[in-house]
Order: sequence, then C-alpha cells, then structure tokens
Amino acid sequence: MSGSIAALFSEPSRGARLIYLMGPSGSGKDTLIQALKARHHEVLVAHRYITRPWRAGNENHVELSPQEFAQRQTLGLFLMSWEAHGRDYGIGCEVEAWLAAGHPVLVNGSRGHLEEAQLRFGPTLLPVLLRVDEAVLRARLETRGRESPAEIEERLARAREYGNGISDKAVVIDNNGPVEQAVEVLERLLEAPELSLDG
Ligand SMILES: Nc1ncnc2c1ncn2[C@@H]1O[C@H](COP(=O)(O)OP(=O)(O)O)[C@@H](O)[C@H]1O
Ligand SMILES: O=P(O)(O)OC[C@H]1O[C@H](OP(=O)(O)OP(=O)(O)O)[C@H](O)[C@@H]1O
Repeated sequence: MSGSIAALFSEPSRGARLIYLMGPSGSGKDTLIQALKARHHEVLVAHRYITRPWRAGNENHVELSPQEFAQRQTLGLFLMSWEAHGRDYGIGCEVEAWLAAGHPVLVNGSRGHLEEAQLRFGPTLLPVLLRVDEAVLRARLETRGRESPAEIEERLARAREYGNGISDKAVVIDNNGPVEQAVEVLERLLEAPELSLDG
C-alpha cells in the first residue's frame, strides 16, 4: 500500500491536496513529518520560513531575519504567514506552483491560521490535527529543552487556546503514544482514495 503514497507524491494529478498539519508547539509535528519522510522520501513538505535560528530545533526551516521576513511579506512572497511565540512563520508562494503542477504538499501549519487557510484553499486543504494530552505536551516540551520554562508555559497556554474548536474541523491524529502509531494513521489517511483525486 505504501506504493500509493509514492505515487501520490510522484505522479501529478488534478486536484492535488494541501495537507495542513496542525498541532500546538511540542505536539510532535516535526517528529511526525520526519518519521513519514523516513518511510516515504517522495513526500513533498513545504519548507517554512521562520524568524528562528536555523540551528534551533529539528526542523529543516529557512531562517529569516525580521527585516527579511517583513520584506518578503510586503512583496507577497508568502502563500500564508502567521505569528506565534514571538516568531514569524511563512509558507512560500512556491507551494502554489507545486499544487498547480498537480503535486500534493504537506504543510506544517498553525491552528490559529486555519480559518484563513480554509478561506484561501477551500476543499483543496485537508486539515489534520495532531493531538496530545496537556501533561504529555508539557513533558515533551521540557524534554525537547529548546524553550525556557516561561516559554513552555506560554506554549501550554496557547495550546489550550483553541480547545476542541479545531478538532471538529480536522482529521485528528493522536500522538500520545509512540510516533510510529501516529505515522501509520497519517499513512492510511494519505492512502485514502479520495486524497489521490485524479484528473
Ligand atoms: N510520539 C512521540 N513520543 C515521544 N516523544 C515525541 C513524540 N513525538 C514527538 N516527541 C518529542 O516531543 C518533542 C516535541 O516534538 P516536535 O516534533 O519538536 O513538536 P512540534 O514540531 O509540534 O513543535 C521533541 O523532543 C520530540 O522528540
Ligand atoms: O497556532 P498554533 O497551532 O498554536 O501553533 C503555534 C505555532 O506553533 C507551531 O509551530 P511549531 O510547532 O514549530 O512551534 P515552535 O516554533 O515552538 O516549534 C505552529 O506552526 C505555529 O507556528
């Protein structure tokens, strides 16, 4: 069945989907994406442009200074962008060309930006929410060790902000257990026939 994931990302098809992966900071999005790519190198993941040092964390993002970010935003070079935890996040406009060429794209998104993204993309956007219990999230953020205690509290407060409103609008993947379990759920989702809409 994994062949269908390879085909999904290698054979252009009309109606390619924007798979919009959300979850509070620390819920395991980067870990899930890396685990999926380890199994399926064909998966196309949009690089994020972030005003965060490229060395920080385990994401292959593009570091921009606040000035660079503001310039690109002014020039309309972001397909979508948002601010969180004192950082600016952007998804580049190149992703629109990938979708137009018939390639589905996995985007590491934001719950806070979901409404705007859905207005922009409509049914092309497939919302996926990674869910972890608060105690697990706290432990994961502390183990990650990238943020100060105050920044962890800020992330936990933001995690509570969106509550269940988002889960009603998204496919929910539980990541309280081993990440392999979450990857298998995501694989099944990607292999779902309606995802590989064919021209
Ligand atoms: N299923 C899991 N089981 C155990 N640890 C996990 C799991 N998923 C993620 N982690 C760990 O939790 C921390 C946060 O994960 P990360 O991928 O950075 O989250 P996000 O990208 O959503 O901020 C990392 O230290 C990561 O190794
Ligand atoms: O709007 P929310 O769903 O609450 O998400 C808040 C931010 O956290 C996520 O990024 P990431 O997990 O990379 O945060 P980090 O920069 O702390 O790693 C997400 O991409 C948003 O930028």
